[in-house]
Amino acid sequence: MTQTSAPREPLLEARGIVKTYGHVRAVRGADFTVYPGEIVSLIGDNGAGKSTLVKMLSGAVRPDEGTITFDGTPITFESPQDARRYGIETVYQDLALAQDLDPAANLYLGRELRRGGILGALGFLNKRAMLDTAEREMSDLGVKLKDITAPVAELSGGQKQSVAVARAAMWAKRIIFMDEPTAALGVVQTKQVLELIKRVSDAGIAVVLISHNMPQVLEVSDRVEVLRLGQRVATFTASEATVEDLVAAMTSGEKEGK
Ligand SMILES: Nc1ncnc2c1ncn2[C@@H]1O[C@H](COP(=O)(O)OP(=O)(O)OP(=O)(O)O)[C@@H](O)[C@H]1O
Repeated sequence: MTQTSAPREPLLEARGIVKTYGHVRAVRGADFTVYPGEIVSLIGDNGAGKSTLVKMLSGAVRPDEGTITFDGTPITFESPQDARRYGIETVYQDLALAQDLDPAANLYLGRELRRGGILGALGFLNKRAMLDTAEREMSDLGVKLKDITAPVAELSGGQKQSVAVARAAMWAKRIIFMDEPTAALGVVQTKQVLELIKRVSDAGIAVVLISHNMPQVLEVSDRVEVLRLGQRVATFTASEATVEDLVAAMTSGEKEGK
């Protein structure tokens, strides 16, 4: 495989990952590499195994075979919560937002701040502190919402996506995985979410994107990794690749990147 990156140590490295569902070989010995702070896109045709691979790298699914190293140490993620302890967050396609709750409550979903003292013991939530931090977090990321206290159900698709990304950014220390973050969005909303992703990366957090939008992949990524039939078949430095290069690797399974 062609060398596409400076000689730095990977943050996360997967080798020979296998996942079989019954007779379906979803992932067949895939490799994958993430370097610190980079934006890397994972591309491949429908059914290439992208979502399954990301689920294994973020703790949602256990691989049948293969090794994952994080900061050079072999690890096994037992669950998404386990991966979170390593600073890894995931934005799934369904976003996993609580529609009845406002953005601040969603940012803290499952990790609510409770008041100290007797009120804390009684389980009262510290709503003021959550709202303040959520507002600061979203403003740092450039997420603009007219009413931060309105239920998420009332937001547009792009705003919902931004809340889901902001939540991941608030908790992620090292990597955010995003499964098709702009698939359902219009042009303006897509631009906003891509800007948000760049800000997250500027803050030193690596971002892994699954995307089918090749021009977008080249625009936003530092590197691109190509999966075909459950295996990595190429890697590219985004600034040196064309849409044609990516499509050729996805469809012909050429072993070499550019
Ligand atoms: N839970 C499951 N049970 C059975 N088969 C599965 C399961 N998850 C994935 N698969 C199969 O594994 C293969 C890879 O699926 P996966 O969703 O990882 O591909 P993908 O590259 O993300 O595809 P797409 O671009 O269409 O989302 C497919 O054949 C899919 O049907």
